Amino acid sequence: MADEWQDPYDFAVEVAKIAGKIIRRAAEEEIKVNTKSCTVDLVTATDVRVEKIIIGAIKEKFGEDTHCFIGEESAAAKGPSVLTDKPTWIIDPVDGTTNFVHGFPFVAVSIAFAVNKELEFGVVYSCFEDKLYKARKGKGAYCDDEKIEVSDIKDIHKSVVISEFGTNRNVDVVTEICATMKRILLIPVHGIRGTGTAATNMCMVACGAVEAFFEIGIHCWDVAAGAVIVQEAGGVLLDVDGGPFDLMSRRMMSANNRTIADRVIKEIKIFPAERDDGK
Ligand SMILES: O=P(O)(O)O[C@H]1[C@H](O)[C@@H](O)[C@H](O)[C@@H](O)[C@@H]1O
Ligand SMILES: [Mg+2]
Repeated sequence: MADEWQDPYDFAVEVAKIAGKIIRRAAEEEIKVNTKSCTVDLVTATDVRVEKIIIGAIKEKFGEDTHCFIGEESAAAKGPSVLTDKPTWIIDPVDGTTNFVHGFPFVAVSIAFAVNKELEFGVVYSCFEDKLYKARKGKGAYCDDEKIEVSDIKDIHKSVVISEFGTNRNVDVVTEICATMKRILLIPVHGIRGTGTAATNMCMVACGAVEAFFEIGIHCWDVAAGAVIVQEAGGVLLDVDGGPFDLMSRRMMSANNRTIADRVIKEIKIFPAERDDGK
């Protein structure tokens, strides 16, 4: 049987690189910043423009009506992001918008593709580093065409863990996040890091630079592409309570193996986050 999704996969790689080039160029010009859910949840004209370009290119290539889209910048206008069985592109045009605004050089284009509610592939282009991460279900994960694998560390004391503070400034939430970070530091782990983009953080797990990355409050477009990349690199993808990963839950734990994941999970205090699909 012909490989039905190879063409969309190749196209996603092509489009992510084009989008990254546009982002790099936009970073040299004046950046127009707006806010979304709160004063620290930033969006720029580039986020909106790049999403339109990506979706426009996919529609032109594959037809207007055959594919569905969940895109960060068009999501609010559409209401809850419901994943159906139809081929669906899940897009974060600029993951790491705060980084982009401040010139902190970790910004990624994240493009994932799901069919029958299952992720088929993910592409993450870290555009200032010029590194392209990609994975197709069952076919391994790659960075710039080189196969990548998670680290084989099982001893938590020899691990590096990534987490992020996110954009929620509710005092109780911030207190819980800080307390969780403190508990993880005191395990002790070698260190806690964060690139400011969930997509890139997941690629750091996938290529063995860190052992785990977890976050509560991320959205499906932040982690959909990274989810395929981590799993295809041999890692595990879970809910922050250790249960099965749910793309719409806004909770995600990715790790090199179950031992590391379970140890980090022990220290996570979970706080509520409204689901992406409104359920
Ligand atoms: O830059 P974004 O596309 O908005 O995604 C960010 C998110 O805003 C921030 O809250 C998270 O901590 C990051 O991990 C996301 O990638
Ligand atoms: Mg994002």
